[in-house]
Amino acid sequence: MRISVIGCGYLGAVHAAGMASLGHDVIGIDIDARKVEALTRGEAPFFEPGLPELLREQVDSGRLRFSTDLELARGARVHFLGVGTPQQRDSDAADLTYVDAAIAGLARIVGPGEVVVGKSTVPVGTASRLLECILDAQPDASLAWNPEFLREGFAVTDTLRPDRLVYGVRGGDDAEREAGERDAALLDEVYADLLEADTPRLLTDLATAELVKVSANAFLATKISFINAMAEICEQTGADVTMLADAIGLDPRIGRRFLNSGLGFGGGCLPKDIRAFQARANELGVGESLHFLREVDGVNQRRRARVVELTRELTGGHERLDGITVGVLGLAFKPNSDDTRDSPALDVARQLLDLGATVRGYDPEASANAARVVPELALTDSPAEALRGADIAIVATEWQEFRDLDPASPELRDTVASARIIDARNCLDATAWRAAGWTLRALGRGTT
Ligand SMILES: NC(=O)C1=CN([C@@H]2O[C@H](COP(=O)(O)OP(=O)(O)OC[C@H]3O[C@@H](n4cnc5c(N)ncnc54)[C@H](O)[C@@H]3O)[C@@H](O)[C@H]2O)C=CC1
Ligand SMILES: O=C(O)[C@H]1O[C@H](OP(=O)(O)OP(=O)(O)OC[C@H]2O[C@@H](n3ccc(=O)[nH]c3=O)[C@H](O)[C@@H]2O)[C@H](O)[C@@H](O)[C@@H]1O
Repeated sequence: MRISVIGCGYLGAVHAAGMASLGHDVIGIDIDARKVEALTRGEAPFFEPGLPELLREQVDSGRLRFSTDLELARGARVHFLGVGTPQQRDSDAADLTYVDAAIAGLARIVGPGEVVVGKSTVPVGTASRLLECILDAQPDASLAWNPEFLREGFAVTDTLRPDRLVYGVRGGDDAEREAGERDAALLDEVYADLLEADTPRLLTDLATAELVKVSANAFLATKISFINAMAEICEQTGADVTMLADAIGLDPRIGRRFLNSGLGFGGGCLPKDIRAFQARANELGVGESLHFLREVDGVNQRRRARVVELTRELTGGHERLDGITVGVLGLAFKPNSDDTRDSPALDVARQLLDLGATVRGYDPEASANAARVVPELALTDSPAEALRGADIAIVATEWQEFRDLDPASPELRDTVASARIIDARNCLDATAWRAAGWTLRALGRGTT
């Protein structure tokens, strides 16, 4: 089937390559010429395990092309929409400028029988508004919402082996229901291989599909902030939040996944999605239902502040950090990604710089993005270099490379000014580090 994917960022580029690997003839459209050039060469414009191989294979097969020219999407039976929906600059609400511009473009080219399928994360009610725009331009076209649940770092697997497929389709009177059924049947053709592999498929109305996405992210964010709130209590009582998570996680109703306490959540999705969800609930007059998400956000922000406070505490307890050198290990918002959007690690680095510290950072993949966001950061090429002369080290993103560090190696132990480390992701073997002579503090694990 001919498919277009509008917006080829973290979501769209992987989706386009994934759809080509299912045998479809795919054109990916993006307004960013540099991204399109890289993708056309079969190169991933960002770090995502498995994507370069998939892209090259699919571009070479001739089934996958990229362009900045939306005209090339003309005639595709399905137009996936994957443009960004960032937080607005001056409010918590989602910025729908890119979505609206993409829909205006699609309205010009969409033909009869073609379906626009939204994948971007949008406030509930957006899809039905966009459906009107498409129908005004082409009454025989349609629109469905098929939210995306992929995780960065696992995006290829999540695209080709998703937990579930959710189709939000038109409903209401008979004609609308028939249109919705036709759209669902078309999506079944797109995803035939995944359905054959028994991927659960849920058919909903448009609003429910939009809400499934934002409520899933709100739940995940809440789970993380719950365990981080427990970490705050553990810090005051000498209890150990990791053991606590292991113990409560064995209850299958709770589950251990997403109970890793530490520096909290960041990235291009969870933080902005919970804020946009609250903003939308306020608009709908049901703001109180989501007031708890303010607390979820608050706990999350406090974890970052706590790491800054601990840094001050361990380096002499002064208000400012002038003359102090901090080595920050990890700058991406999570491991296996180069994404620094709302990265807790970078936020901590920025706060330390604001207090006068010299900050030396290292990340296996995110240095280029980090340099764009926080140019004052001194970037290094290895953990040992980041720690050279440091008064304190902070593990801010739990890359495997940091878990594997040998705390006794002279390269680390003998080049720091002071052997102090904050494990802000609870990922190090505290016993081994302490045995090697380090003062180690881990978030939520008492003060030992
Ligand atoms: N990154 C992720 O893991 C996931 C993201 N999402 C959602 O997917 C959407 C996209 O997110 P990302 O891919 O992370 O954002 P991104 O910023 O990486 O990619 C968006 C892309 O859209 C392009 N674009 C903007 N306007 C355009 C237009 N009119 N025509 C063509 N291209 C245009 C931009 O140049 C950019 O390359 C957001 O709504 C996000 O919440 C959903 C699930 C997972
Ligand atoms: O809507 C989206 O874009 C995506 O957002 C998240 O995916 P992602 O942002 O890629 O990363 P996660 O693995 O969810 O991690 C998010 C943040 O939470 C933090 N986290 C995660 C898990 C945990 O136990 N503790 C914790 O602090 C991570 O370090 C990271 O900063 C969701 O997991 C995806 O299902 C969703 O599709």
